[in-house]
Amino acid sequence: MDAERKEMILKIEDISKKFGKTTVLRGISMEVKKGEIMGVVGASGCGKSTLLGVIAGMLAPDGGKIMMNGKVISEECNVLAPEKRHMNMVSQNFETCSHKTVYENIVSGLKKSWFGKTEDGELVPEVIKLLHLTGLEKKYPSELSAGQRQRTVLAAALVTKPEILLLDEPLCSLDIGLRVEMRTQMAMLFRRLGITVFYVTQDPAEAFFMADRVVIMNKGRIEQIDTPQNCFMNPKTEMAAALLGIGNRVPGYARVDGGEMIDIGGGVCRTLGRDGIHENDRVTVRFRAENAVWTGAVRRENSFPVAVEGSFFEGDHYRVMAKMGMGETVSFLSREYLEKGTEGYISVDGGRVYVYRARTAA
Ligand SMILES: Nc1ncnc2c1ncn2[C@@H]1O[C@H](COP(=O)(O)OP(=O)(O)OP(=O)(O)O)[C@@H](O)[C@H]1O
Repeated sequence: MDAERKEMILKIEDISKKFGKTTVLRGISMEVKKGEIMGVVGASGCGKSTLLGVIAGMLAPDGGKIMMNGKVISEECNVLAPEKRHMNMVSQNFETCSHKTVYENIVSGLKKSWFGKTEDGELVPEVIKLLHLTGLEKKYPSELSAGQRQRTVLAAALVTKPEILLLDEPLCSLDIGLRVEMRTQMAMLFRRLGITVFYVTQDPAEAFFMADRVVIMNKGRIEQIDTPQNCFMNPKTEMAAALLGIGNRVPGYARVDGGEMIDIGGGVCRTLGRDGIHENDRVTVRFRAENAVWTGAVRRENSFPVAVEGSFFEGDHYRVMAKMGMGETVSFLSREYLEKGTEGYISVDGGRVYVYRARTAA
């Protein structure tokens, strides 16, 4: 999207948050443009929900400042109440009103006025259809599945057309078919309405799909904030790579300055290289299973010997676990089932191998 030309809606400066003695958010800063969809990913407990709570005004930060449309909404004790923020949040512990029907739950937020304005509910029929709630309008929450209740809350948040919508794993209770369909529909709706969205998900693929930019969080900090394409092609830190699911991890030594050639067990691995890596540095290379192919007895470019430990059916292919030269377990995809103990080569796409300086000294 042409976010470059859009105006800024949110500016977050150096936000920190503690619960008791535990620091949960550290130095969080970012600027978000109107209509941007921000995907937030990170391991469980890294502070994603806390960040959303702070943005929504449900939690007061311990330090830092938040500005929305150029006005301070959070600074020290000066925290604007959630209902005055023109935001809506659907948290993981979402709640429906048990004595109201699905329809009544959905329209209940419309009477809330954002800065004196009452929403007219023009989106209600569309959102009911989009979230597959047609036919359930007269039911009460106790008659619904968890996924249907979650969609009711999501619908109630959407119909008010908030300026900023904060969604904490909004599709987690849905089956895979509905999940894929709904994320497509929602991504289109957000863009059509120009709503700015923070979308927390455990699934990097979902963040890539939905978002204009992805915020990769680790232990309360932002590890990387970038477009899905840049996050995918160049995770800036080894932790970002790990959080994006780039699971194969092999230690080695840089052969050259820049790290384009790495000695790993069984051969020399070509990589994308990285600034700041010097010859003989201890490094770690990471690559996706999808970027390594089984070549059997044939040794190709960027090939390494492996011994198969097990093959697991995944539909179109098998995911094979194998040991590399120095005993590291790696995984790759193979069209054929490979017996435990089979020896051969995998060839790794050097344009998809990421190298990082090792975190500790040798
Ligand atoms: N109200 C609270 N009181 C005390 N500690 C809390 C509170 N809320 C969250 N925490 C702690 O803060 C840390 C971050 O929690 P948070 O829910 O923000 O993580 P998360 O990244 O959203 O995790 P998940 O993906 O599992 O939902 C966790 O260690 C959690 O136990």
